[in-house]
Amino acid sequence: MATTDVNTADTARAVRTIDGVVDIIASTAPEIRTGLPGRRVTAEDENPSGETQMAADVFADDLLCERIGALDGVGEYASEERPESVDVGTGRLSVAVDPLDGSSNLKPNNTMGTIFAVYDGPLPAHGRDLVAAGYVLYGPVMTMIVARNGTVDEYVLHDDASHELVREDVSLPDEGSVYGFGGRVPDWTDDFEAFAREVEQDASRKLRYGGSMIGDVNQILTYGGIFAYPTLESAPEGKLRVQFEGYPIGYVIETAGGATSDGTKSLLDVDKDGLHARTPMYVGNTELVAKLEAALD
Ligand SMILES: O=P(O)(O)OC[C@H]1O[C@](O)(COP(=O)(O)O)[C@@H](O)[C@@H]1O
Ligand SMILES: [Mg+2]
Ligand SMILES: [Mg+2]
Repeated sequence: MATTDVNTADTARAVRTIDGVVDIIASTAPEIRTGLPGRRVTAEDENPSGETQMAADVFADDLLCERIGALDGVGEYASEERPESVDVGTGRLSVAVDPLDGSSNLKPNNTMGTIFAVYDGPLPAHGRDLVAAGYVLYGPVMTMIVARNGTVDEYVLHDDASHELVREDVSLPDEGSVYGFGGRVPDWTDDFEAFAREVEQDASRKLRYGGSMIGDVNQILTYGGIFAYPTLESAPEGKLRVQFEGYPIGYVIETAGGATSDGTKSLLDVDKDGLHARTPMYVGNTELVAKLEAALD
């Protein structure tokens, strides 16, 4: 279980700020989506991870920085798209955002998301400092998952910027039926490949992989199973980033009763080695993540 929740964030101001962040994410998502059609092109710069930015990444980041930065109670804002965090106020909470997760899916018009993490403390923060986290999924329907106060809720987002609670206390189904593993197969380690082959052999499971972590993780939250973006031979830390992807998804999945790992321990216990540090990610049903850890041991 994630150990920190709003009850330990200790002030009414913090609770209001967390609610404010959730409201901003919900009300900005329709605008981000509306702004996508003209922004399926690359921007001029690379992001701090050395990846080509899409115009949409920059657009979504600017909108979120301006709005979240104006919220009372937020001290720092950071995103995957800017090298340093920005001091935006005097509050003790920090907000870290992956403005568009899976933006390489823009060209083929596949699914994408927006991830947010609210930490009680300065950035880079630790996974155990999280007080809320969640994501928007831009699918056929816009949905938002929010983990706070020890529970996970699902909302449908409407174009008029309102949001509607559609599922309370979301938890991973016991019998996981899907799996999705990222990275090039020849770049997987032998131990991970052996684990993947074992998962594939189970007739009750099928492959679901779209290449956007949020889309792939939301399938795990819906159907149960396991998602991995593993250690690669060419990249021992994998691809995904701790502050913007690993910690918040770890918080959501563990709050929903699942398990997460970097290969040896919970994603929430990974060291916070710099703002843009990466981590291998394995998330899903407890039994499958335990098998994975045993396989990599
Ligand atoms: O196609 P690749 O290079 O394996 O990467 C896929 C992974 O990269 C990501 O797109 C990285 O996130 P960003 O799009 O936010 O950079 C994940 O959503 C996805 O799991
Ligand atoms: Mg991402
Ligand atoms: Mg991104």
